[in-house]
Amino acid sequence: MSSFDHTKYRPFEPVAIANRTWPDQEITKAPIWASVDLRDGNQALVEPMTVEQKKEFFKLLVDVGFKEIEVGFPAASQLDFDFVRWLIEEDQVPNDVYIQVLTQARPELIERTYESLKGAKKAVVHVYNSTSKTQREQVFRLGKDGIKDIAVRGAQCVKDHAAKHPETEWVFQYSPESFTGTETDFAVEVCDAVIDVWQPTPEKKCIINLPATVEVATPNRFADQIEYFCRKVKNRDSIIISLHTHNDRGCGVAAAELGMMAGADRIEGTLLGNGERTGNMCVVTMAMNMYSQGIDPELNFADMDRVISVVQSCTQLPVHPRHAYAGELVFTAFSGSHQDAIKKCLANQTDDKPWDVAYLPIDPRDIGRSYQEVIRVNSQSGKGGVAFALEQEYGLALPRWLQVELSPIVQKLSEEDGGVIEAADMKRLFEENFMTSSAPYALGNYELSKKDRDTVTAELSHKDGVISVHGEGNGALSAFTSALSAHFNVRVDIVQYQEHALTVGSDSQAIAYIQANIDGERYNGVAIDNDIVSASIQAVLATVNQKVIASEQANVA
Ligand SMILES: CC(=O)SCCNC(=O)CCNC(=O)[C@H](O)C(C)(C)COP(=O)(O)OP(=O)(O)OC[C@H]1O[C@@H](n2cnc3c(N)ncnc32)[C@H](O)[C@@H]1OP(=O)(O)O
Ligand SMILES: CC(C)C(=O)C(=O)O
Repeated sequence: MSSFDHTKYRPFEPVAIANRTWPDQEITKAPIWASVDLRDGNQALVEPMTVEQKKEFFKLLVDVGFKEIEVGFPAASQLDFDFVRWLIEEDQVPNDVYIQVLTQARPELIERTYESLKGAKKAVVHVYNSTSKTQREQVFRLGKDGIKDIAVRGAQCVKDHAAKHPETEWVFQYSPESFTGTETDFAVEVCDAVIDVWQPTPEKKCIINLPATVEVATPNRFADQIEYFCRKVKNRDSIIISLHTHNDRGCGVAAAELGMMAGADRIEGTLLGNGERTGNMCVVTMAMNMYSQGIDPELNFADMDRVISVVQSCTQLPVHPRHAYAGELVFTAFSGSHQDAIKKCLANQTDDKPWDVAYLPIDPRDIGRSYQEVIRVNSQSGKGGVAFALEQEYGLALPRWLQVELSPIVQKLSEEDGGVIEAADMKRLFEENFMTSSAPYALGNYELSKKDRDTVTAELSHKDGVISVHGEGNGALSAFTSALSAHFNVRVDIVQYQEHALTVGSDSQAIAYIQANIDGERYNGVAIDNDIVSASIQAVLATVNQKVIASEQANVA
């Protein structure tokens, strides 16, 4: 029995704002970032973090570059209290980092909060109460004045305790919790009242944090609320407007971005988006979005794998393989046309040019990923992907005509196996099909001489013994080709030829790729040798060997 019925819901009532300006704004610099991993992230976990996990997470946040870190709700749990004490007593907080703690606007909780902060060098005391209509009416059962009174008394209490500890550099933060569900004029009224208590100045600002505690509308509506609030709130030059968005509609990052365009200075969020319900907005995504636009995000995600590893081990939550920027598969292309485009663009990309690679919004190497994982080959892949993998892994720069020949062979295997084909398997198929210069005939000693024309005399060993072949031509390859033509009584024409030095493995080796037409059919041969002439003639021999095998099989049939 489903109760699925959209008529029981009401649409969001947007704030009436005239001449909004945020749609024309651009994000041009990083916000003040504040991590709430150790508080909002932590309060949403099945198993909240242990002190040891919080320590490891805190170190990561500092290393990434956060200067404001909400470390817990010390009045709520002994564990959070102890963690704050450890940070202070063990001098774990760098001089330029503010630790932030959250408390309800209740005197006994505020008092306990200050106890936890004794001796801190710098701290943000974050006090909140809900201002939304729903909570006013159903949770607090108070009118607007009663709610404003909780905020004002909380703000006063915060200020009074701070005055007793002038050795700490205090910053006050107030959140009208459930801001998105609050009439914006009322949110302004409550925040103005708090500002009246704190009396911030441009030199000593306070933080007003506007949370989308629950995301209830499209991000443009949130941006309207922020622009409206910024226009109306008093002493705008003395407050830092902070945003704290959640992801209930899947738009936490978008809301924060549009909110910044609408005037916000500071952004709260978590690494990889852990948090209540569908999570807080993901700082990694928002920072990397800036990075991909050429803006310094002032957070460093060069070691993304460490971020993932610490977040996963502390939260016990997996990171989705398609998570923006961080997921295991986000830089991987399986489909043929994407692989082809990526391979071509990467070949053009140099360090002195702006990044311009199809399907890759950022260079995976920037966050510690390699190009190896960019292209993975399965049954959806094409020749570009196979060629890319062989070049990346083994330095084999297959000519296009050979890519065309190898691709269906790999495709067949991936269809049979049903999954990803590793580079080692592609190399095996490549060797089995084209590097066929050792059987049934293998090159032994050979002698080249040049008079009017080039001549070659070569020994070919076979399971039944050694034979000698002799030929002439314009160049060693042509002479060897005519020697084989004469001996095997076939017509051999070289259709394609390419060679290059091998850059992976031994740097003194060369590889030759040959396509030959033998009695009207095309064969592809490849050989590697220290000497390029030797590699070339072995590549021709590889094609003739394939023809010999094909003829023997035809005779048997
Ligand atoms: C959106 C957010 O994420 S806000 C942060 C939420 N995080 C947490 O709550 C995690 C930590 N909290 C806790 O462990 C507990 O809530 C504690 C220990 C802080 C307090 O516990 P309790 O004293 O049992 O109170 P409880 O949290 O149930 O709060 C309910 C009471 O506080 C009042 N209250 C709730 N929030 C606030 C607030 N921000 N300011 C003032 N009063 C508040 C409620 O109206 C209610 O009052 P009532 O008892 O008179 O009906
Ligand atoms: C305390 C506030 C900022 C909060 O966590 C929320 O509203 O989500």
